Amino acid sequence: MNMQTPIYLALDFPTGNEAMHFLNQNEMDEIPVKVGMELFYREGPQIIYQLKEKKHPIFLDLKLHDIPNTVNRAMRNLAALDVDIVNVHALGGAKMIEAAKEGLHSGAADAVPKLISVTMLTSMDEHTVQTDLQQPMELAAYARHLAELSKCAGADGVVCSPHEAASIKAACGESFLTVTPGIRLAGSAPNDQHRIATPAAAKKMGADYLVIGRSVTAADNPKQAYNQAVQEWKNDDNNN
Ligand SMILES: O=c1ccn([C@@H]2O[C@H](COP(=O)(O)O)[C@@H](O)[C@H]2O)c(=O)[nH]1
Repeated sequence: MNMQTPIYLALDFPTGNEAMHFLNQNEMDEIPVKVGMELFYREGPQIIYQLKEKKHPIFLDLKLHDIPNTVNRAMRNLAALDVDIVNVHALGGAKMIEAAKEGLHSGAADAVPKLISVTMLTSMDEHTVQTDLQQPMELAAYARHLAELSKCAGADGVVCSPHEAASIKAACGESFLTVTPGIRLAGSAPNDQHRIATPAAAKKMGADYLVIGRSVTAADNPKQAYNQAVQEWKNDDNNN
C-alpha cells in the first residue's frame, strides 16, 4: 500500500465524476480514500478501478451485516476488487466475522484486504446506546467488548471513535488496528457525529488510521484543510 499519511478522505459524493473532479481539482494525488455506500451504490466497482488507476489506497466502507453465508459470498466478490481495507458490523457476531474473513481469503487473487469491524458508530452517544439499543453497558466498554469479539473472530482491527482507541489497544494488542472516523478540524461543525476529535487528539489517543470527510470536503479550501490534518498527524510524530 502506498501510504503517504494514514488519513483516509471520505469520498461521500453523489457521483464518481464529482469525486474524481474533487481529487483532481485539489491535487490530492494518491492520498488514501474511503469509498462508502453513497458512491459505491451509484458507481459500483468502476469507481474502485478508477481510483486504483490513480494509485489511491482504498478503504471500501460498506459495513456488511447479514447472515454468515451471505457475508461470506459478498466478501469473495469484494476481495476481487483488490482494495486495502473492507469492513463489517461487529454486531453481526463472531460467526459472521469469521465467514467474512474466510470469504476474503477465498476471493483474493493477490493480497488479502484487511478486515475491520465497526464497533459503535461514531454518530452514537451514551444516551442513544442506552435508550435506542437498550444496551446497559457503558458505550466505551461495549465498544471494547465488540473489539475483543472481533479479534477472536479473526478481524485485523476495528472502526471506533478516537476516544475508545487506547482502551481497545490495551485489550486487543498494539498491532490490532484502530480506524477512527469522527475526525474534525478545530472549529468544524460536528454535523451528525457525536464522538469526535481533532487529528492531533486522535493520534494521541492511539488511532492508527483516521477517516475525515466533511471537515475537508465542505471546507472553503479543501486542500488546505486536508494538509492541516496531515500536519497535525506529523507534528505529533515529531513530538513523540
Ligand atoms: O462509526 C462510523 C463508521 C463510519 N463512518 C463513516 O466515516 C465518514 C465520516 O465522514 P465525516 O464527514 O467526517 O463525518 C462517513 O463516510 C461515514 O459513513 C463514520 O462516520 N462513523
